[in-house]
Amino acid sequence: MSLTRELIMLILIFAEYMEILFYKYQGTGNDFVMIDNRLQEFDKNNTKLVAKLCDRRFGVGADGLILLENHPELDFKMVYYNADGNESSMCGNGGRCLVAFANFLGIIKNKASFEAVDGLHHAIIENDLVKLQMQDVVSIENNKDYVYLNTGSPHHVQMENNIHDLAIKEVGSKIRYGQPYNEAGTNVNFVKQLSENTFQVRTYERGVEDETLSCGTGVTAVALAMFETGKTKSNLISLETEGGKLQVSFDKQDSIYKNVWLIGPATHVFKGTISW
Ligand SMILES: N[C@@H](CCC[C@H](N)C(=O)O)C(=O)O
Repeated sequence: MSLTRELIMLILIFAEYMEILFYKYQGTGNDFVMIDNRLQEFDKNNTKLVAKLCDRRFGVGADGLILLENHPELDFKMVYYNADGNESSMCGNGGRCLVAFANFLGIIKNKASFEAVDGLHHAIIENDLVKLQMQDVVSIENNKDYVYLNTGSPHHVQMENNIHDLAIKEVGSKIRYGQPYNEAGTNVNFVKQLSENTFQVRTYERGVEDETLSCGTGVTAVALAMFETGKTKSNLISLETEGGKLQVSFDKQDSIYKNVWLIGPATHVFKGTISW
């Protein structure tokens, strides 16, 4: 066997056993595959690989996949993919889980500053909760039957008294693909008011194309929408999702929502390796 053929054989054998070390995290049931990509080893344009890792039967199973990468000035960078394998807009629960992951890796202690697709974020870990500062929200579209706003990701918010029995996947997908959102789509949140400052939320997520147990940018959108439409006077809102409880606090100054914080638990579930 020539040296070149031996080398090719070795590469093929090695390729058979390429392994990815991953960690699984969840924040109120919104679950993520986390990969430490500080050495830039992950194949970032491999949509099929990301989708397979997120597949609940053929892979690890998750609502999304997140890469933790180096940043020249900040603690780290967040790269977020939806379960369909495509890179997407901001993920609030994912951001909170990534802060917990960075703490586990020893990159940060109880404070973090990082870059995500929608810009700079600050975060604090306090009493087992991860508090993530979200972007200011300047524009809220208050329509007759729904509110539309972008909290890092686009969100349609509508009240629904029959929230328990609602077929979220069916009704949500019609709104997500319908007018005025079309192919680019939106996430869809159904909301029921439980008290002055407590709301139940169920979310259909774009890119998962199904209901998820919780959505961080979604509950943030709900909190701001409920204040904007006068359903609450409180600037500290409790959100009850299918996967647990979150809180959102904010200040409204001159019609701009500032100092917006998403607060909740973020938990390490397990770690493992995948061969491909
Ligand atoms: N689960 C997320 C939202 C993730 C992005 C969303 N699926 C989209 O594509 O807009 C969250 O916690 O915010």
